[in-house]
Amino acid sequence: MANDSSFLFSGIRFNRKKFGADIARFQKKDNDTDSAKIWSVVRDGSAKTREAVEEKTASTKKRKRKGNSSENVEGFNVFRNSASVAQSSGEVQADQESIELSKKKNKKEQNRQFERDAIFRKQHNIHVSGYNVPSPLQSFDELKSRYKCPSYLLRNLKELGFREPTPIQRQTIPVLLAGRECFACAPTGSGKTLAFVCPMLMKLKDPEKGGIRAVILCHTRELSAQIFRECKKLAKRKKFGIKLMTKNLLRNADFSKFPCDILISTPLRLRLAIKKKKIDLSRVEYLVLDESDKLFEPELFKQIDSVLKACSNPSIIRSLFSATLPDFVEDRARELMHDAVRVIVGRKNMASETIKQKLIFTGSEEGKLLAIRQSFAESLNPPVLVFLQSKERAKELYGELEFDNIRVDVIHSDLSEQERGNAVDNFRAGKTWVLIATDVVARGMDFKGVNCVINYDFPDSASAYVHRIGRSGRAGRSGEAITLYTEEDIPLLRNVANLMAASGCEVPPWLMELQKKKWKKHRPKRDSISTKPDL
Ligand SMILES: Nc1ncnc2c1ncn2[C@@H]1O[C@H](COP(=O)(O)OP(=O)(O)OP(=O)(O)O)[C@@H](O)[C@H]1O
Repeated sequence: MANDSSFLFSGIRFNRKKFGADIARFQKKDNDTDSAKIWSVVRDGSAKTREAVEEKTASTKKRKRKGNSSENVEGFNVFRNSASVAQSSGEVQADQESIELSKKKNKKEQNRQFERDAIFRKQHNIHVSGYNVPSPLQSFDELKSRYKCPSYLLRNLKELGFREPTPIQRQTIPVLLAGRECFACAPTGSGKTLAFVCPMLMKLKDPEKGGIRAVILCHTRELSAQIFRECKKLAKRKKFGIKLMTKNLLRNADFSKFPCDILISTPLRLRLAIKKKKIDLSRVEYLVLDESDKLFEPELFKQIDSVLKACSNPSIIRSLFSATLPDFVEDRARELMHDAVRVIVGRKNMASETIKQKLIFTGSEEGKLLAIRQSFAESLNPPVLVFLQSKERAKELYGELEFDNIRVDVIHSDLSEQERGNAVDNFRAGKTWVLIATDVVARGMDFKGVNCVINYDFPDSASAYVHRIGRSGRAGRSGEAITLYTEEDIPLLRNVANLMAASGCEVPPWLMELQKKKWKKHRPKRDSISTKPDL
């Protein structure tokens, strides 16, 4: 053993002269059970020891190759090492026991946390599915204690008056901060924008000049402009490069030249930038599809597809948000995402419970015009949003109401970008009391305090109904929705009645006895609204 160049002890220098007596004392111990202990411990295969042994071997071989002159001193080392090995075998034993113990303790604590989470989610009507879903947020303060949220963001949340996270924020913020992909469905007006912007800012940490790191897609310019504004508000005091893909930016910008951390765009404009090779999305770490079910509709999905391909970063985190999440979108999300977490607040595709909903039969198109004039005369409670099924009809109704001494305006896709922006701004500012609109502003648009939404024309789908009326009753405020209908719409009445009943509205029993009909795109040809004689 004395000359044994065992790898356990190699490379240790020992002054034999100075410690000769000690060596002699320990020498005879060599042959006792210590060495057997060593080998038994190694043989026992405690991974830790074996790993250390292999490491030692490797480093010894390396040193040997380098002709290391150090002498191995077994006696002293055997004692020290045998003691340390004996110790490590005892340690290993203790380690294993303590590992088992801590595992049991952890398991118990995990189960307790799991139960707490389940109770909390039930209280907030949060339903999750997916592997290992992070605990929901108890408060915004937890952003600091649990995630070290930067102070600028906490200060901005306070200044914006956000006291408590909404249910969707409570769950999706921890999911996204954990680097998980997710698809989320929560009622209209429940704070989904903050739910994806807040974790995005936290994960991006600081502004960088290395290219676009986050992309937020939504289906209309108005909504992308709104999200751009929300991002800027939340990122105040931090100089992130936050860009809105405007026509001008698309035409003239050289994205390689200016700092852009977060890009907000419609799919069409972003796809054009990709096609022109003006933009590099290979570094994008976060991709958000807002109003995702709209983006997955056939006419938009081609554009989305090219964006998804361009965002080639393998560690990208994608998330989908909407108040309606049809099964086909869920299926596609599951194909697209990896190990995604599904978060549903309330029930999928439900109208907001804060909105009082009414159905009014007007008999004919003339009846509709009479009904809306009467409602305005009796109880105009601005701001009011009026939805019609086409831009032609929106223009006709505007032509009828513009001289009715109410501040009315109209918005549709025939207007220029400037005119559409002005219409939205004037409505937001209260200069316009009644905004007549097509579905261009039916989704996502956050007009503070819209008291009433009037479906002048029957919505063409269940999701259109949910999103249109969801322009009112936002952020916990109450709202009202009136849906006018004529003979052509009667086959679909039951569908609306179901949505009304599901969101807690009083529905006359006769309505619930009507036949339910599959709701395809419902845009029947309707008589003209205009009462002006054809000139
Ligand atoms: N934690 C919060 N506390 C109070 N208000 C909030 C909170 N989070 C967001 N809000 C406000 O709620 C309103 C609705 O938010 P947001 O537009 O994000 O809703 P949404 O869920 O995206 O709605 P939609 O489905 O119609 O797009 C906004 O005015 C926003 O400022």
